[in-house]
Amino acid sequence: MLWHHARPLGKAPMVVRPLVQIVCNLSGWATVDPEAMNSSAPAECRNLVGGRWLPSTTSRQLPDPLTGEKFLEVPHTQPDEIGPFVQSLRSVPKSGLHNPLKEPERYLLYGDVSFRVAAELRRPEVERFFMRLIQRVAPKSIAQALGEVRVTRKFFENFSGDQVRFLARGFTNPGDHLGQMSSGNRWPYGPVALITPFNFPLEIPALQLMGALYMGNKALLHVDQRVSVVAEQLLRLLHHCGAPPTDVDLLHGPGTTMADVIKAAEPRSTLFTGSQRVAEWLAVETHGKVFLEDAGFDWKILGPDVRDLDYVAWQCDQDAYACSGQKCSAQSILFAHSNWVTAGLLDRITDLATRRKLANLTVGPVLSWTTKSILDHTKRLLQIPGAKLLFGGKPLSGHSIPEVYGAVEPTAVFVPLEQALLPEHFGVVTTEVFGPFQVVTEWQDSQLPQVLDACERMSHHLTAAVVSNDINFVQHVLGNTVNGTTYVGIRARTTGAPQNHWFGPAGDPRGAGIGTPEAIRLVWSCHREIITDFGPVPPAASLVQS
Ligand SMILES: NC(=O)c1ccc[n+]([C@@H]2O[C@H](COP(=O)([O-])OP(=O)(O)OC[C@H]3O[C@@H](n4cnc5c(N)ncnc54)[C@H](O)[C@@H]3O)[C@@H](O)[C@H]2O)c1
Repeated sequence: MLWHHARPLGKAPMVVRPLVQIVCNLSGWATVDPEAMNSSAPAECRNLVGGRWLPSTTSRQLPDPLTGEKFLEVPHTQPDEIGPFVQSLRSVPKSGLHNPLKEPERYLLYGDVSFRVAAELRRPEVERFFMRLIQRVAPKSIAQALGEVRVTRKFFENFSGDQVRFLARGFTNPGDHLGQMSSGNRWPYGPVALITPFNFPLEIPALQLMGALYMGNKALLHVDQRVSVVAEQLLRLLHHCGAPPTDVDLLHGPGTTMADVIKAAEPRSTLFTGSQRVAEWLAVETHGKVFLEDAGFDWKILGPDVRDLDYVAWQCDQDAYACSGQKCSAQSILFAHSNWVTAGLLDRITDLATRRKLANLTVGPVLSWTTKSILDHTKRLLQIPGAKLLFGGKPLSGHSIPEVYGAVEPTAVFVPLEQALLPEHFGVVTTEVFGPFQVVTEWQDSQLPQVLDACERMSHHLTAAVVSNDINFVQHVLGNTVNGTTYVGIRARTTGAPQNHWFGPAGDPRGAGIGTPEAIRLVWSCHREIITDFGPVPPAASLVQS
């Protein structure tokens, strides 16, 4: 049993119930059982602040996205409880917890912690624990949930040993005279905030949080409360593997409470992953001290050279509908050259998409759009002249997904290119639907400028795919577009945010990245130039006043 004696500062004493640790095969760090969370034994969460796990005065019971049964009890932290979180962030100096000239041993510590976490995540029971926990709160197929755990594990493997210290690698330049030398250093921001959405409850918090810690920051983490139980279990695993408990605070609860902490604590930098609406609000509120990974309206262009039809159709289906389309990298619009349409690509995609089933979670609940809002959007698109429903457009049947969530069949609406480009339609055609939904259009050779015009006019530039092995075509499209993560070649996809390449938007100076050493250095550290000038000094007679 793990007992929580502490209570929030300045609050009346409260009865703190014990959390039962799941000791079985998880070395005693886990406090929830993904298989047993239900209305009679809901999983319970705790905030973490100043190294202590604490409840809040009120909590919220959240429904199982598949059954509607209350299965999770999460602190519903209120604005009058933020004091300890604000104090905790404010106590961190701008020079961070470590930097190249302060406690460099901590780079090594985090290399070691990463090694241990990776080793734990390699154990089948730990891998399954996180896979099932992800599935319970953000239902996705076994392959997708397992993929998330494995990407996370490989990320920890990548930053084991000396790799954390290498992240803080600098450079030197010879100076103008003896004793002078300039050096570029990666410096932390000190107190930072990290806000992540529901769709990748383990991978996004883990990869961004570790980047923050590696570079010497102290982070306040907030994850969408519907899935934040996963991040809490990750933190418990981190502590088990040697991470100092005071390096990260965790705030469960409404996003608005996190907003209050940010206003009061003024973190030196905030990384936000989520909707465009909140991203823009944070940018103003923090006076621009943000890195953003927000909306993804992601395009795929199929070039004129048709080949490997089955593979390309399979990848289109995966990109649009895996994880029920709830990846920021999901294929939002498909520009298919007419050669592909003639070859039967759309029929093959239809065949694949209609095979998706709730039973194996190849399609499932949509957490940020309701059924009605997706079907209304579909209807709105179908009013465009020449538009037609390719497949879907119906609610899922025979399920118990609660009404607060969406449940629709994988859906595709065809919109003629010339209509999509009209100003009165362009906005609705390029609205990101965070669910199993895509727009499909067709283009002829002479219409490539219009396809590129559409890409130019989109507001966000996250992922893109140019499906072609025609190097001249590929170069032309690449040379005239900007998306931050762009896949090219006959195997090009829009989804896939692994640990082995940069993932993030381009074309926006606030754009963040995730996963690689470059992403970590960009988001979680700033440049500090140190010019050493130790002498010897020149003779006094040679000094000229200017
Ligand atoms: N670009 C990327 O890498 C990426 C990755 C995943 C998701 N997304 C985007 O996320 C969106 C889906 O998520 P959503 O709609 O649930 O996002 P959301 O913006 O509603 O929520 C994201 C997070 O912000 C918090 N939040 C809400 N209001 C806040 C406020 N006022 N201040 C501070 N935090 C606040 C939420 O609690 C949650 O943790 C999609 O647009 C998707 O494209 C982007």
